Amino acid sequence: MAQYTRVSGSVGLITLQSPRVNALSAAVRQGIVDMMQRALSEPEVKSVVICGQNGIFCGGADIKEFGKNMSGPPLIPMIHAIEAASKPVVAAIEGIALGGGLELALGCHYRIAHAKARVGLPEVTLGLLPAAGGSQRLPRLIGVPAALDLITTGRHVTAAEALKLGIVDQVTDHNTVNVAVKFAKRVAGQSLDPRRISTYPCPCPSDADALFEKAMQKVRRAARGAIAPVACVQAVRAAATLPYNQGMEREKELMATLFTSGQARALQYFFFAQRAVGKWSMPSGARWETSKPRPVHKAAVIGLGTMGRGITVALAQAGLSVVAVETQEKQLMEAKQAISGMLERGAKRSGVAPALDKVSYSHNIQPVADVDLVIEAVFEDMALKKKVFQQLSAVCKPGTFLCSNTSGLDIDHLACQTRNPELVVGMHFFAPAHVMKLLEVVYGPKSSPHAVATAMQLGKKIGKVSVAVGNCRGFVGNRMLKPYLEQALFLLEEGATPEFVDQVLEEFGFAMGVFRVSDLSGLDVGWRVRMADGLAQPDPTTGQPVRVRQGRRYSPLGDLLCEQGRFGQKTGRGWYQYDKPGSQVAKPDPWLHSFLDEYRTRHGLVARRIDHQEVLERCLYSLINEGFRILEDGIAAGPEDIDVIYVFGYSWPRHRGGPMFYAATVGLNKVLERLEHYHQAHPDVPSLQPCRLLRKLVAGGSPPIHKWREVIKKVHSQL
Ligand SMILES: CC(C)(COP(=O)(O)OP(=O)(O)OC[C@H]1O[C@@H](n2cnc3c(N)ncnc32)[C@H](O)[C@@H]1OP(=O)(O)O)[C@@H](O)C(=O)NCCC(=O)NCCSC(=O)/C=C/CCCCCCCCCCCCC(=O)O
Repeated sequence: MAQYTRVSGSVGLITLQSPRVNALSAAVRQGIVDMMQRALSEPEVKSVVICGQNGIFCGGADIKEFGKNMSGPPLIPMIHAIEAASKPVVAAIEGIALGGGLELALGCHYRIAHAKARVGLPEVTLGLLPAAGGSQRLPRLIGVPAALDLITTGRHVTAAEALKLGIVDQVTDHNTVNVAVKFAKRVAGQSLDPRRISTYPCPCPSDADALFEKAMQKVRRAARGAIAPVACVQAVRAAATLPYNQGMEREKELMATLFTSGQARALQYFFFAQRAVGKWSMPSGARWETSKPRPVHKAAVIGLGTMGRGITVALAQAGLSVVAVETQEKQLMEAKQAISGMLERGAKRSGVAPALDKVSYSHNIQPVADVDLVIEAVFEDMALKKKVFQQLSAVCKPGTFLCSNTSGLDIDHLACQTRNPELVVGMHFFAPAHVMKLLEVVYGPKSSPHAVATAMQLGKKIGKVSVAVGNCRGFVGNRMLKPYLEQALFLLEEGATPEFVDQVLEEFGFAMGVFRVSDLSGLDVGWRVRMADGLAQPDPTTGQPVRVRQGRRYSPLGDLLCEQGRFGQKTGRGWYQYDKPGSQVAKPDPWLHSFLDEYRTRHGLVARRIDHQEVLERCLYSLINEGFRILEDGIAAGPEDIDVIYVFGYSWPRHRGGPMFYAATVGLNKVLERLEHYHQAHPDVPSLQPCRLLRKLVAGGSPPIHKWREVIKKVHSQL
């Protein structure tokens, strides 16, 4: 909807009204068309201001309408009509002008923004391009290099930057609508020809070919197979090389391909998935709307290894006071230096003062007595963590939330060490903790909704995408990773090389294949866990073969590498070789190839040719199958939680929507059929056995992903 009022005698004020972000739904577009006609037909009205209700100009096209039959007036002719209007039209931008919202503003003759407003063309993040003229008008207004940057990254810019770039004409600290109305009165009657951006020539640098070639190379490298950034470059190129009308034709053509693409569907699903995870629920019925977070002003971090340092930085940068505790004096001094360095570098990047004074350091636990929340980040050792939780419970003031950064240990065991187990939750950060967006908030059987709400709220405050998950070994992310890693090792045993497996996964869109990631994070990490679990060595008393543990197939390849001191990048050798310890350039290692040959011979394995399809299916479908088990077990509330965890924590390609969305696109019946096929070939690998929920979904006709929660509910009610 759009409301029309006459203000200040001669200004027609059109207010977009569509909660929450005034998206350009059919009703809003109709409203704009009708109200513009009214403003143009009233002789007393000399100029027009367009604004949005509730301090938000416009969040762009209504994403919910995409993929449905679109009704109502189309956006492009509506914007053209505004630009062609005989009376000046001023956009009063408060809050945001994004996507179609900015394109609407670019169709206006003037743009006035509030100092706190942000503008941008984020269509690329939804698998689209700014196809309401944005790809043609923006380069004409601000030049090709700046437009390429904004359109291919989708980044939002502040009002100050928008003014500098020439996107807006004026920035104000005052009431933007009032300022725009005054401005509109002043410019009434002035010639509008110089204000119609579509008539501008596109300022094109002399080396345009080289510029576009470079831009194309850059987006292809970063896109990992995403098609929208490439189309964005092509559209801007059209603006630079074609007359406006032909450029618009090209924009439409490129958009037609993107609009119906699987990638656009995946990215739009992911947009809503990110919002869905904030609306968390627990199996007890506790929910985000009814669980009040408690304020956290002062926090403590216990243990200042890599994770503890990153967490301290993330908290301090968000303005919290932090007590950073490390009992080893030498470690404490090193950590202090490292944390200060990270804070200084971060502050330099964002142009603010470093939050050094927010952090106080201690080598004992006493100063945490008055904090509101503690995050324990000591070594991944249950006995040690239990001791820390006992101490914290004795020292902290009543009501302090006690959180663990464990990546997979039982939260309930820790909660049991404390006087108030309801105040204990997991806060599983991902390395580097001040950079990575994901936070798994893990509730145990005793965690209170307030504790979950507080951890979720704190996650939001420090800029994380927080997902509430249940308590089980590895939680969601690491639990699903286990079968994926396991399949990768089995593929090596059967004849693949690390390079081939990684190549297939990287072509799929992962930033790094499984073996390159293992080398980066350190092979010894998993080795220690397997040793603690008694898996790294076969049990001599059972007489089981070396490649079997607890009755299941097991690959000791990772353990054998660790026994040789090959821990990955840090030792210069792992699944790959590196020029020197710490180097990041992975090279195939002839030693490893011979080692694999000898290993296969020793175990009577005959290497066979493994193709692309088998690598993808075995690695991904086993991971997806575990995802279905997690849903079945109620550890994640819905597929969106898993997808958000995988995109933000494990570099799953966003344009594929996440593993559960990917399964839906491939077709659940196909995933089931291939798992059955592989399980038949490998009956000693339980992770390939299709789980009950997957079978149930397929039996129910493979409902669309937004209907899975209903099926899951039914499965739970039958238990
Ligand atoms: C920054 C935000 C705007 C706000 O953030 P925040 O304050 O944190 O709030 P949120 O929780 O994110 O959002 C609040 C609620 O609002 C919902 N929301 C937000 N934006 C939209 C939107 N654009 N549409 C619908 N709903 C929206 C959100 O889901 C929340 O809902 P709820 O409370 O959870 O229920 C932030 O929200 C944000 O970043 N939003 C997205 C901004 C964006 O990306 N905008 C661009 C949209 S795409 C666009 O504008 C495209 C324009 C060009 C269209 C051209 C049309 C031509 C069609 C031609 C087709 C040719 C095809 C031919 C094919 C064929 O041949 O058939």
